[in-house]
Amino acid sequence: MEPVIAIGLAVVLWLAIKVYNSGRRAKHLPPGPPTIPLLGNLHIFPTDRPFAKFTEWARMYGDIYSLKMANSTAIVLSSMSAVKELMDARSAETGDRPKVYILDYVTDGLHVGLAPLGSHVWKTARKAIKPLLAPQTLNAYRPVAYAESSQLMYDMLHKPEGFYAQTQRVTFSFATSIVFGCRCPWFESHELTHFIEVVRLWMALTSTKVPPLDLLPFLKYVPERWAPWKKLARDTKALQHDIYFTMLSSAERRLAKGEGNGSFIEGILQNQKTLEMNREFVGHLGGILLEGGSDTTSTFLQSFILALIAFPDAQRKAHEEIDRVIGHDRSPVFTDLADMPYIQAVIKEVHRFRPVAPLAVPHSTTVPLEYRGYIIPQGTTLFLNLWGVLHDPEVYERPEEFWPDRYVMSEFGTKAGVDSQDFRASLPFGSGKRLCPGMSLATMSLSLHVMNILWAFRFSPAIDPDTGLKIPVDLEAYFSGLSYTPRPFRATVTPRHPGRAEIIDRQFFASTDTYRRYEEHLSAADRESLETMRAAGY
Ligand code: HEM
Repeated sequence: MEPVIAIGLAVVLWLAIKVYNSGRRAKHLPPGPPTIPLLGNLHIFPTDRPFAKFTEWARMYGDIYSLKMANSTAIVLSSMSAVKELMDARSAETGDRPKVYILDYVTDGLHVGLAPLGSHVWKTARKAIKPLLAPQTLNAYRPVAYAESSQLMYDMLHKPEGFYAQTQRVTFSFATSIVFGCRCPWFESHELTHFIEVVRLWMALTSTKVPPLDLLPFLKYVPERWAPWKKLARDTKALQHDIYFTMLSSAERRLAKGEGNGSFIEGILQNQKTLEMNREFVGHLGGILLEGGSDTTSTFLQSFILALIAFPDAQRKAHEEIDRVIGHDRSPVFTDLADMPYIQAVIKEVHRFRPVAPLAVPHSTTVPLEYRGYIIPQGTTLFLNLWGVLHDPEVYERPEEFWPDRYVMSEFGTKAGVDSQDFRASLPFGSGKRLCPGMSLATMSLSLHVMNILWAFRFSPAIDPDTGLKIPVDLEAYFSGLSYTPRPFRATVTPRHPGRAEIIDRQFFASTDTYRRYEEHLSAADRESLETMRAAGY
């Protein structure tokens, strides 16, 4: 036989085997939903609230099951023992990320959260972020959290109808202050409105608006007129660049003038050579910390308020505790949390009831793995089904109910008789080497906001102006992407005590010096109007 024909036949045979195997679940994989040729389970892969379907499948196929996505494989883990054994203990083998071409394009491959485990980008960024976790750094950021939380209470007191946007402002402003040294006094500021647009665009980029480029790479070469996602990606990149690099320039300007305000990025700029980071990398790192730190924490606060409205008994108990420990004469401070077990339980219960990232962020395997007799191939996507773990009726009493008492009765909120030795409080922040580096920072600022909000306000359903009837909140009205965020909702926000309102006003004005420290980047006109507003109150 001619060599050319032999090679041709071999190629055809190879292709035939590949097509035949595509979508088939190999024998050594964990079980899972029935597959169809070529696609495997791709046709039934849930795009809306995927965690709900993943949890339903976990009840059918067990705490470890597999999904076939054409040629590739995904594994879903839905128990603490599987998470501990595979994702925590064997993190060097399970801590990689699946490649997402479109997101790498948008971030120029400089995103620590997407970078391969052990890569230069990942190692350098994690090393640079490390000081953000140190207790002394957290202490240095406490005055900023205190001042921003004071504005949150002030805004809610004077414009209660804007509470949803105020949670976005406070978390964004805290993040921009400590990361770039630039705060955001208004929701309407172009930085915040652009950032909200970036979050929306990111959701679109990870939705079905973008074809599966990683499964079908030839689609990357489709001309732009037939591929609107290319413009979407370019717009996202430009908008992100505009926000992050404008703030970076202002940090550089402050440093050059010798007027640094102690922001995280200033520290990086001063150590840029040692850290081997170019300007592009520094700007992206700052941006990633805003992305990781602000939408997640505002999502948490919105779910918290939603739960208070839907479960008034929990709100009443939290109010009772805060009144007993704090009273009318002062607002809460960071150290008060240690004396309030019920409020601590409320925080844990929000993380359980509505985890910010119900599937965490997908991992992938660096090598083939053997686990419980299965063989998991290299490059398999691993989903940590947080929702499934935290809503398991075998583990939690009435898991669909917001019931903080469960965490007062047992450390991990589990039912009597459940062996909780594999549980850990950090679960909502992911696992292993990829565990969220912002966990302590987020916990610090969120605890203060939660205490302040409970101390100052009561939340109840909004009243329909036409009928005078209460509008019940919808606990399922969420945006579903990587994070699970309540859609804007209405509520009645009532100050709890006139004396507390006075303290809120005083505390807001007393924080003016802290605010000014982070307002250098504002235009002279903006600074002037802020001063006028502060003088008059707003
Ligand atoms: C309620 C607040 C937060 C929650 C629930 C949360 C949750 C998570 C989760 C689930 C992951 C993925 C972990 C994994 O892959 O196993 C993650 C990663 C990450 N988070 Fe957070 N996060 C929060 C706040 C923050 C804050 C405040 C920052 C920074 C200021 C931050 C920065 C990051 C970064 C950079 C990563 C990527 C880490 C890596 O891939 O190595 N997060 N977070």
